[in-house]
Parts: sequence; C-alpha cells; structure tokens
Amino acid sequence: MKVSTEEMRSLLKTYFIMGSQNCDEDPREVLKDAIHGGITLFQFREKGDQALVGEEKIRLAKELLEICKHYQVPFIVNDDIDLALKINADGVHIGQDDEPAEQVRKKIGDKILGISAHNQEEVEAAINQGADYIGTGPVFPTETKKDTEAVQGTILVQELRKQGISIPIVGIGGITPENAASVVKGGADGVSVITAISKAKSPKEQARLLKAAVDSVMQ
Ligand SMILES: Cc1ncsc1CCOP(=O)(O)O
Ligand SMILES: C=C1C=NC(C(F)(F)F)=NC1=N
Ligand SMILES: [Mg+2]
Repeated sequence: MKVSTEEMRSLLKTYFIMGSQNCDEDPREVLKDAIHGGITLFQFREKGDQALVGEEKIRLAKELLEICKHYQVPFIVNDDIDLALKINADGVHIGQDDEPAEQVRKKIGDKILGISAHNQEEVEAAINQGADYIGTGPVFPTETKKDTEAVQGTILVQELRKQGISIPIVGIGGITPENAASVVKGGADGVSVITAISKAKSPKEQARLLKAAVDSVMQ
C-alpha cells in the first residue's frame, strides 16, 4: 500500500514496537490493549536471545497481524523481509546492518520502507534509497537494545529540520509519556516505544498518555 508522505507522518505519531521478548504478558493481549489506547502504527520486532524463531515466530506474526488488520493499524516487520512478504505485512523496517535498502525496495514494491539512521550521511542515503520514514535514536538511554549508538537526544532531528529535510522522522529510545513531548518539540513527527507500553500495567493507558503528549505539541 503506497502511503503518501503526510499519511506516513501521521502514522508515526504513536508507534508501538514489540516482540514476545519485550512482554511479561501475552503479546496478543498487550497489542490489543495498546491499540485500544490509540497506537497509530505497530512494528513486530522478534529479536534477541529470548525471541521466538522459525514456525513459532511466523505463527505469532500472523496472529498479531490479524489483530492489527481488525483495528486497521498498519503492521511493519523489523529486519525479516521474507517474513514480511510471506504474511503480506504493510511494510518493513531495516537498520544500517541489514540488507541494502535498494534490494529491499525491489522486493517489497510499494510497501512502507523504514530505515534507521544515526547521522546526516545515513539520513541522506536513506532518503536517496527511497525510505518512507526514518527512525533516529536512541533519544534517551535505553536498556532494551544492547548495541545502540550513543544517546543523541534530538540534536540530529533538529539539525535536519534546520536544513529543511522534511522526510517523516520518528524518535526511538527510552521514550516515556513524560519525555515524549520533547521528542516532537525537537522536530520528530512522533515517538516509537517498546518498554513503556510492552511492560506497562496498562498498555492502553500508556499508549493513551503517549499519544496525548505527542498531540499536545502538534496543536
Ligand atoms: C530498537 C531500538 N533502537 C534504538 S533504541 C531501541 C530500543 C527502544 O526500546 P525502549 O522504547 O524500550 O527504550
Ligand atoms: C532499530 C530501530 C530504530 N527505529 C525504528 C523505528 F522506530 F521504527 F523507526 N525501529 C527499529 N527497529
Ligand atoms: Mg535491523
């Protein structure tokens, strides 16, 4: 599904990312709760030593995709392009160490292509390679991803916006309802979050608070 730039921008507002390894409860229940709280986009990121693999990973992906379909929340797959194509996901997200973006774009056609970028060069390359959005971070310290780049606040996003770079950008890393507004004030179009929702007592309440924080800056 070819999304317009402005549609992509609004999808990034409250972007929940999760895999079973990020959840203490049933991931299907966590996702349903987060959707009721108003998340605008979902990324299936089944990765790391506790993550599912093979048939179990595919089965969970299909179950979470069905939930997203029911509530019309677009479904992005992290890293695993073949899985995204197999289940007909709405898009993929790749990092700098994944398959080259040109190759990925050939495989996925008009699906959404998100690329992680940590500096100006990587952002410009991602734009030239046809990224629909950029993920930058970590904005704040995070325990969730062990091998992150240096914590960068919103310095990079502010710099990019000063240069008139208008591609949809989402911040990631250590984001909570308390600091979400500062990410958007810094120039991001929205926030992406793992722990603040996946480990919450009420994923619904956290999603709602995150969305309210983002919308409070947008007015
Ligand atoms: C995948 C990823 N990329 C940069 S930080 C991060 C983890 C974000 O997780 P959390 O929202 O729990 O800090
Ligand atoms: C490492 C990542 C960085 N950014 C993003 C997103 F928020 F989607 F842009 N997803 C990832 N998996
Ligand atoms: Mg990756």
